[in-house]
Amino acid sequence: MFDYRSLRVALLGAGTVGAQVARLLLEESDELANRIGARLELVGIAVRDVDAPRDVDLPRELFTTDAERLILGADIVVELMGGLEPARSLVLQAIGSGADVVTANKALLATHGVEIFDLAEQVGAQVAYEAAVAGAIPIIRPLSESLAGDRVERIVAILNGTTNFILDRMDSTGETLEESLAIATELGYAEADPTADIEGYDAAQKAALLASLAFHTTVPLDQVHREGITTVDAAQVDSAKKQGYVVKLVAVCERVPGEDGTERISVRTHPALIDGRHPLAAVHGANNAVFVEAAAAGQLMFYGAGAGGPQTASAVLGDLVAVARRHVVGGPGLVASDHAALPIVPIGDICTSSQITLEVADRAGVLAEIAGVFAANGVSVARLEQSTDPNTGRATLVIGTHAARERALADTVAALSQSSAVVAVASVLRVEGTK
Ligand SMILES: NC(=O)C1=CN([C@@H]2O[C@H](COP(=O)(O)OP(=O)(O)OC[C@H]3O[C@@H](n4cnc5c(N)ncnc54)[C@H](O)[C@@H]3O)[C@@H](O)[C@H]2O)C=CC1
Ligand SMILES: N[C@@H](CC=O)C(=O)O
Ligand code: NA
Repeated sequence: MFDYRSLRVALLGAGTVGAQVARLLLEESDELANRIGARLELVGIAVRDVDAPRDVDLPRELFTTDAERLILGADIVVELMGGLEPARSLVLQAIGSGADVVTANKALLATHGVEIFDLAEQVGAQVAYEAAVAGAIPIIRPLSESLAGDRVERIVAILNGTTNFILDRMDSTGETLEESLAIATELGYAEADPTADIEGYDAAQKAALLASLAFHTTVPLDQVHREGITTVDAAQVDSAKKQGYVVKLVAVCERVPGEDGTERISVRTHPALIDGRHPLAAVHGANNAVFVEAAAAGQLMFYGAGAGGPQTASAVLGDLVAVARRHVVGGPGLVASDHAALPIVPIGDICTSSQITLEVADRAGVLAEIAGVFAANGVSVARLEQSTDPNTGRATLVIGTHAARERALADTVAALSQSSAVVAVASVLRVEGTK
């Protein structure tokens, strides 16, 4: 074996992902050294509890609870603790002391990315985060390097494995959200606080990171419109299926030119109906997919495991090898490209198509009343289907709209819920992926 120089790697966290990264670093040590031209020496692993049970058998002497001390003298710090603090302070400390950083922490980067990337640029350090978006799927590097010469128009993506797993199981097994979330947590897909998954925070953080890269614009997290899946119930999933749709939690990042032609973008995450024939409809379990439309490249789809320990560790190792190679061959790291600084359009101002399901009274004049509400708000109806339950006599109307401004749609739904013709607004879901 060639006598390579060593690069000191400090690992912060040995949970679902960290333990797999440690395992691969130890098991693949020789092969990685050959690929890099330097040996990655795992100098320690910071954890909360040194004696906590772990899925992977790792040498006990590597563990410490003193993360700050572990970082001192490291060439590369791999942050897999999650959360904002102490992750932020430790990452800043690592960069400040001359180390490069690899992280899977989208919450950290979407919240404190500007501070972290600015410091890295000042000191010439690298921050790599392929694992932070869509787990094992290569998407950060494709957007920042492979598509750097193209113009990304739109991204529609499934970015959260846990919610995709849950919606899929609600569809295929009829399980409740709570039942399938418990399984996703057991399998290591969910965040430490799964509210981040089911309320859409995790997908919103990832959408902010993708949109920043795609549109060369810093996207603050508080400007990403976010809705989770807690409002989605089995009836909606079932009814979507009958109409040839699937319900998915999607992230949409798109250019929405202003009326005067100004460049603007929209970044949002919410449940949506996806046409059963769209490639995103076939994304099952904890898989993710990123559907990119670029001016020259056309349509591209990146697909694979969006969560899971070994899968996410693959992306972390890829970053580690890339970062370590620069120690060997030199050269600058990637610099954030945010020169476009495009304005982000508030959700009320964008146009979307929706499907509205209403429980209505089965009497004369109902259709006219409902059509009147749509017309009064300037929302154009594209499709309307009525069915009547012979047992209850209650009629259901499923109304598909043409693209309409979100604000007008919200006013329409509010007026419908006040209308005497409407017994209940059963569901309002945007239709995405069809443009
Ligand atoms: N689990 C997954 O499938 C994926 C996770 N990620 C991200 O990877 C990161 C790690 O996720 P998991 O491995 O699932 O988390 P986890 O909760 O399983 O593991 C966290 C580890 O960090 C340690 N830790 C946490 N806070 C600490 C502190 N204050 N001091 C010392 N040690 C501390 C814990 O002891 C544990 O070893 C997160 O940022 C997560 O969002 C990204 C993609 C997929
Ligand atoms: N909790 C996340 C893990 C990966 O980022 C998910 O479910 O996608
Ligand atoms: Na990725």
